[in-house]
Amino acid sequence: MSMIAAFYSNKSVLITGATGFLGKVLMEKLFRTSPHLKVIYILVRPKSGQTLQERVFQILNSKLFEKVKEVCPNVHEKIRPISADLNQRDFAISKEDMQELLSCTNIIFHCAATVRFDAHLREAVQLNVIATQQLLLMASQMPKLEAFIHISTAFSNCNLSHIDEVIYPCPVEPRKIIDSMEWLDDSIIDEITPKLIGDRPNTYTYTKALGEMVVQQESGNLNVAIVRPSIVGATWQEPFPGWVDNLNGPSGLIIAAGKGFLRSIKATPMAVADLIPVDTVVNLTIAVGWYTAVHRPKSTLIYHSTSGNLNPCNWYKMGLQVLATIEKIPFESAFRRPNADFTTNNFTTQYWNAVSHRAPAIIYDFYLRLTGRKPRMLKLMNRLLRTISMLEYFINHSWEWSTNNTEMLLSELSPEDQRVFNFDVRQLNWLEYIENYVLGVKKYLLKEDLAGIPKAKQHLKRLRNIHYLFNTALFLIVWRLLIARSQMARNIWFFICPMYL
Ligand SMILES: CCCCCCCCCCCCCCCC(=O)SCCNC(=O)CCNC(=O)[C@H](O)C(C)(C)COP(=O)(O)OP(=O)(O)OC[C@H]1O[C@@H](n2cnc3c(N)ncnc32)[C@H](O)[C@@H]1OP(=O)(O)O
Ligand SMILES: NC(=O)C1=CN([C@@H]2O[C@H](COP(=O)(O)OP(=O)(O)OC[C@H]3O[C@@H](n4cnc5c(N)ncnc54)[C@H](OP(=O)(O)O)[C@@H]3O)[C@@H](O)[C@H]2O)C=CC1
Repeated sequence: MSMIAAFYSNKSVLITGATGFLGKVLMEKLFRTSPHLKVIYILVRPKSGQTLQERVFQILNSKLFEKVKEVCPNVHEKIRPISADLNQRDFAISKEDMQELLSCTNIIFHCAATVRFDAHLREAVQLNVIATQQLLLMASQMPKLEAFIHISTAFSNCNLSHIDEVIYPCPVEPRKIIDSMEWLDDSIIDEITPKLIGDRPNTYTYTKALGEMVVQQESGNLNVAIVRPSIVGATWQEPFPGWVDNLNGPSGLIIAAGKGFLRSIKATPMAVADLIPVDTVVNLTIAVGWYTAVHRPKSTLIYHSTSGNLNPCNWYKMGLQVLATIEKIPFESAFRRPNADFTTNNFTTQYWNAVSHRAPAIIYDFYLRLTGRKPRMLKLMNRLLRTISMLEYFINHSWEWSTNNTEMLLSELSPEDQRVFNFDVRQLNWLEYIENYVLGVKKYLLKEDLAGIPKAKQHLKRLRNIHYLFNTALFLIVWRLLIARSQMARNIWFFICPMYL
């Protein structure tokens, strides 16, 4: 019997960010391994015209939750959505709900965050720092609370190249930042943002670092731990390989490459691609919850959920495998034949952006105009290039994360727990994982049927023929112009031609 699964039986768990990528997988695994869990409270806001109930219904009826229903048929009764907005004072939770949360919660997993790299500092501080502070305050009023697990990111200290499992202080105290957000207007915040974030690339990593400081400074007597995942990717094994449901991190770029939009990207091919499957992060997080509650470590332990130091893979190998898989299992209706390459300096990047990204988009828009349709490709391409520019920092640097606490925890688990809550990334076969990831992107993100593969291959053949035809026509036109205008070109032509006559 799994000790960890048994620990969660009869517990009341509170999850923030349960509607997000990581939160959903966390909820699924908790229910599947501990079907006798008492309740999971999830703090949810109404969104996109959907009520809380509709949002929960949609999650429970998704493919991700199919297996759970077999082991825990009454799962819908065990999820208790609480209407909450983490941007509001007291999270805008009703008095009755708050009372229930305060008196019943045993474990908190704080996953909610804004993960947007371009979030305004005010917005990022609000969610990644102030909401964390408020949740800690709530937690301090929970008599039954056994553990508070905060999800941060391995990139919160990406300004360093070697990162230990410790909290590194930011020059300005989080309290000062929080205070200043109350009276500074947006234009002044915009001005000071670059100075505050310093050598970090964005407000996301900066505010996640501030969030960690808040956890350290304001957790009082709580039993707290921090999990720091690197780039979270599709599931490795559970509940099935390759599940993914958002465009963050590599997923959006896999689509862009597979559909032939992304032809080149500035990357350091040999830099470590520190991806970590979402189910690995979740297994570690659940184990951390158990360990923190049962062993009550004296200080706040930080756990790196990274792959680089134990089982490294680089961007070159990853890119090749993405392309190899796309060739075997192509995506439907590609814009161009998938053939993404890495560039290593700004000049070649700009060149390929003009030649391989913008020029074909402009030509395609011209064709759309000619056929009476609205041009849209250049706009889409510019958006993609903006996204890539935001991700570039992470594919052009390498970091070394120490994983002593994570390895210590693994050694503390029983063999059964090591199996059920496997977070030993050394067992990951990258080529197999990437193949399943690409397949998962096709099935779960693009919702493409595998029966459409022959048609997709046919489409790629047609694109190849158009490509050859276009290149031949372009060559002939250029050559013809050269012959008309240059004596040297004419001489070369007459020199070559007799050989073939
Ligand atoms: C050969 C292959 C090699 C593979 C090579 C992998 C490289 C792998 C890099 C890893 C990168 C590390 C990541 C750090 C790991 C954390 O710790 S952070 C967690 C991850 N967070 C993120 O990835 C957030 C990144 N995204 C953002 O910040 C924002 O989406 C952006 C990039 C600023 C764009 O903002 P925006 O212009 O307001 O656009 P937004 O409304 O978000 O979306 C606009 C459109 O772009 C699309 N889009 C959004 N994100 C993406 C995306 N990532 N890609 C493509 N399209 C996207 C949306 O679907 C949307 O399309 P429509 O629905 O309009 O058709
Ligand atoms: N994805 C990644 O690559 C990595 C993620 N992380 C960390 O993991 C955690 C989870 O990330 P991930 O699941 O990918 O992110 P998602 O963007 O998928 O999920 C974010 C979650 O936070 C919720 N949320 C955001 N704002 C509010 C609000 N005002 N009130 C209530 N809920 C809110 C979202 O709810 P809603 O559905 O309503 O928007 C959603 O459930 C984060 O802390 C992130 O920093 C760390 C490293 C890498």
